[in-house]
Amino acid sequence: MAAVMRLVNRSTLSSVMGQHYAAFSSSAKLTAAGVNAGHTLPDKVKIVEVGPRDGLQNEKTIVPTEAKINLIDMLSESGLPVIEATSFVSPKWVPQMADQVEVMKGISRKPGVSYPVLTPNLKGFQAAVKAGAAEVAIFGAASELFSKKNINCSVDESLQRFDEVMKAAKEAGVPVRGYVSCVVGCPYEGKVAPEKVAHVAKRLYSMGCYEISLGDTIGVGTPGSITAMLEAVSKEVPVSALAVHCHDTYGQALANILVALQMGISVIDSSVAGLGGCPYAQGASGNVATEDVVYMLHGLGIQTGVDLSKLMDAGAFICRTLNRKTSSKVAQATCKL
Ligand SMILES: CC(C)(COP(=O)([O-])OP(=O)([O-])OC[C@H]1O[C@@H](n2cnc3c(N)ncnc32)[C@H](O)[C@@H]1OP(=O)([O-])[O-])[C@@H](O)C(=O)NCCC(=O)NCCSC(=O)C[C@@](C)(O)CC(=O)[O-]
Repeated sequence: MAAVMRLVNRSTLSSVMGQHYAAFSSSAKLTAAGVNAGHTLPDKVKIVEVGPRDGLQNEKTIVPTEAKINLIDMLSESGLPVIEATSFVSPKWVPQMADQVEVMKGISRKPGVSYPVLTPNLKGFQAAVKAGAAEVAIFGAASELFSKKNINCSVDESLQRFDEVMKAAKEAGVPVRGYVSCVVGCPYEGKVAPEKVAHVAKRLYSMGCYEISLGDTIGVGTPGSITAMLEAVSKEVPVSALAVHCHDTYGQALANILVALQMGISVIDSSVAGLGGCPYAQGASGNVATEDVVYMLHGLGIQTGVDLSKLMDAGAFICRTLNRKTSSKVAQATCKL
């Protein structure tokens, strides 16, 4: 497996990322239908904070468990309604998440806050429930090669595995969120057709996922390509059950989120301090920073329930721990570093 992962070396990756620039900057123009989709902006948005999981999973140096717990507790205090805490994946694949049980046991769960975890298969689901997870997420992809590199199976095989997880989750009364990765582009296959995304999203929704998070894993989307993708997906899954998960590699994330809001989506994934990246999508930068999303939403008069100052304290804490500058423009501007 390590050999498969090594297939895409650094130089290939940088050339692939270069091609993305050419391929994706010329994507479809924003259509009038997309901008004026007949929706007004939502009054309220649910932010799904993915920093402790998506943000940290790619860190090379193992982050102390105590720091992860402290980060999650600080995020809970900021008023975020959902904090993705960790993942129950193989420690051989993602060593940074190997302390998932300790993290789940160590956090102070705030009433009203949900702490979902990633579960790629039944083994992960069972371990998650044993560790006290009350909500899980399954994660598929719209691209065959990404699926293979990320979870070592084809898209169809992954859906079979997820079916098993869904059955067990239904029996246990555990709600399941579904992710679709590479909704615009794939680091190995290039552009991804909106219809492929719609197909996987529909399958996850039909299985019983209560929400489908659409991941621009390598952050190549623009308002044009995101609109085209959302138009296709929303024919198969109600907009009220959709979320967007935008990485900010090309600096398009906030614009893409705005387009999603205009199309009626009111669930946004983001990562404190803009941490993150997928270990199987190297070269891609972190998620859009939660601080920047909150700032934009509040500026639009949209409620989030998040205290921006407390959120920035959490961002400053994790940046100090990682000895890293924040990627949040808002934190940089307000010197909460
Ligand atoms: C899915 C597997 C496990 C398949 O990995 P595999 O090697 O095909 O699994 P297997 O069933 O053949 O088992 C091999 C070994 O893994 C163990 N194993 C099997 N399952 C588990 C489990 N759940 N937890 C712990 N251990 C597990 C199993 O017990 C066995 O152990 P061994 O006998 O060798 O000691 C592997 O590929 C994996 O862990 N992948 C990690 C994927 C990952 O975490 N990627 C990052 C998250 S996705 C993402 O970031 C994108 C997202 C969601 O943010 C959205 C976006 O931005 O697009």
